[in-house]
Amino acid sequence: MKIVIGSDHAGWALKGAVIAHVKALGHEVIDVGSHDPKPVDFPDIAGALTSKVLSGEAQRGIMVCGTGVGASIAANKVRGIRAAVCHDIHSAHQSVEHDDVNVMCIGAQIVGPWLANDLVGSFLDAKFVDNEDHRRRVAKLHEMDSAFK
Ligand SMILES: O=C(CO)[C@H](O)[C@H](O)[C@H](O)COP(=O)(O)O
Repeated sequence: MKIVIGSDHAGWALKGAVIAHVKALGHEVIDVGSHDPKPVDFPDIAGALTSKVLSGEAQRGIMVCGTGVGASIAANKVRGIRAAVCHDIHSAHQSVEHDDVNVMCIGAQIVGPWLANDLVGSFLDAKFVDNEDHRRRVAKLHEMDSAFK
């Protein structure tokens, strides 16, 4: 897959490790920055990252900020994006299998590079389980995108 990866300054160092791991897993990477540790606002990076997912240029996104929280709030403002903070392995794959999550957010102040890489591996290995319940719930998320935005 092609994976778009971004971070703010708080996630910049961990982003480097995540990019190396994603490439080692055989995926292509689009790096939307930040490209240095200078302060940058996470909504700006989330905007660049989610546009690559929505355009189809990337199949999934991974964003790293301090906690993962700001990144997920910002990404979820974008219609068509289903973002989740995942700091445990079960959420990292179940969020894709059940909720068709297309952007995973990680907090560099919460997890270290080893756990981050395991989370990323679980997220990228996971596939949406296309059954009636999951389809109906994801369809309702799409309806909420239109109803509330
Ligand atoms: O964690 C974050 C948002 O949930 C972001 O990384 C913030 O920018 C984080 O709070 C960093 O804060 P800073 O004081 O600007 O470094």
